[in-house]
Amino acid sequence: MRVVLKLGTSVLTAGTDRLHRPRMVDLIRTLAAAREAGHEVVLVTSGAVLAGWEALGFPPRDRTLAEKQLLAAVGQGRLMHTYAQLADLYGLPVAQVLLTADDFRDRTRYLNARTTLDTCLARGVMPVINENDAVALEQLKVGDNDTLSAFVANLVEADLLVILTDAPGLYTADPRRDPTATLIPVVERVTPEVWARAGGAGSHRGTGGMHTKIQAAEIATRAGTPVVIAPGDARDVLTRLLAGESIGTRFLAAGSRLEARKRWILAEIAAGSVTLDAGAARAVSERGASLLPAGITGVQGRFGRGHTIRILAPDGTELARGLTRYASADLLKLAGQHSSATEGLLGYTYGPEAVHRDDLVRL
Ligand SMILES: Nc1ncnc2c1ncn2[C@@H]1O[C@H](COP(=O)(O)OP(=O)(O)O)[C@@H](O)[C@H]1O
Ligand SMILES: N[C@@H](CCC(=O)OP(=O)(O)O)C(=O)O
Repeated sequence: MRVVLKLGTSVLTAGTDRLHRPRMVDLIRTLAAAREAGHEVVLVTSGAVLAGWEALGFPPRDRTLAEKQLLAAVGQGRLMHTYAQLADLYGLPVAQVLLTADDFRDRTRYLNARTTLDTCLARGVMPVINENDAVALEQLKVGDNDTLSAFVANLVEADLLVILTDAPGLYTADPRRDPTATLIPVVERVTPEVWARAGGAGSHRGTGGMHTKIQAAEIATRAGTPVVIAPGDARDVLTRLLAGESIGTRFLAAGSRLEARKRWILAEIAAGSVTLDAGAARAVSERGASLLPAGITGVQGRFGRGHTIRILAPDGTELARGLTRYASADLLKLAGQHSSATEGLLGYTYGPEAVHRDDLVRL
């Protein structure tokens, strides 16, 4: 399984004012065990602002933007250093990746970030992601790491998103305020009633409380990734969840990831088109096969890698839509050529397909 794990400030501090090393060791042990069991883990971590506050000797809390950016800039390096040191104990290499909203909006940056994360995972390196708080513009930020973790889950097409926090899961009401509140073990769909369960802003160190966690659950489950909100202090929580144990609150995925992605492809505006020869047109329309450059006879319009394009029969009828793995300028060079020639012609390759079958919707 490919899993995204989000650790809130409340988890990393274990209720104190500092990064809580023993708690972090426990968490990294469960991460290392998950990897040993063959899972791929991407970590989304909060805690930079807190770590900066700790490093500067707990200056009076000042909520101005400049102060938060200062604390994040001081703290991010320390946070990462702590992760690297502790992960070393388990022989687990880590890589820092700082993202912000533009990395998800801009298609080229999106694909680049995805390539980086895929490469890390392929090489057994665990990406440790946070928002780039020190430089990201406040208005253009994702703003909270729950939402960031849902965006990351979509980016890497995770099989599961786990959000660990200081509550045992989603309760019928904020358990801090209502002692009669009870745990909701399964949420089938994020409805207005579910939203109504979320109390206020959460713990004094955390950013969004339950509200942003429900928002994250909605984003990820819509794209086909189930989400679990679970307590960060439960022993071996990740390995137990991955073994199928039910802990905390599970939000079920709305349909499969593939269906969600195909819906999304159809909703995009096509940036251009390619025309196929008769053989490729048959393979695509009858078998839903991947489109190889060899079957392309013409490229219309200008588009980038990852854009939605229309796939046309020799007579111009539209057969399918799909996400292209190559920009139009590249496809002009590759059209009619065998896939083995790609690297020679371009100097790089994103794989043998122009449009992979998973990225293709037949009309
Ligand atoms: N319905 C609810 N169920 C559980 N927790 C809730 C609920 N509504 C509000 N909360 C609060 O949300 C807090 C977790 O959010 P937050 O403090 O932002 O943590 P984190 O740092 O992990 O993101 C809990 O401590 C809890 O008080
Ligand atoms: N990016 C910020 C954390 C933002 C955030 O969402 O915090 P939290 O609610 O503790 O997950 C930081 O590293 O301090």
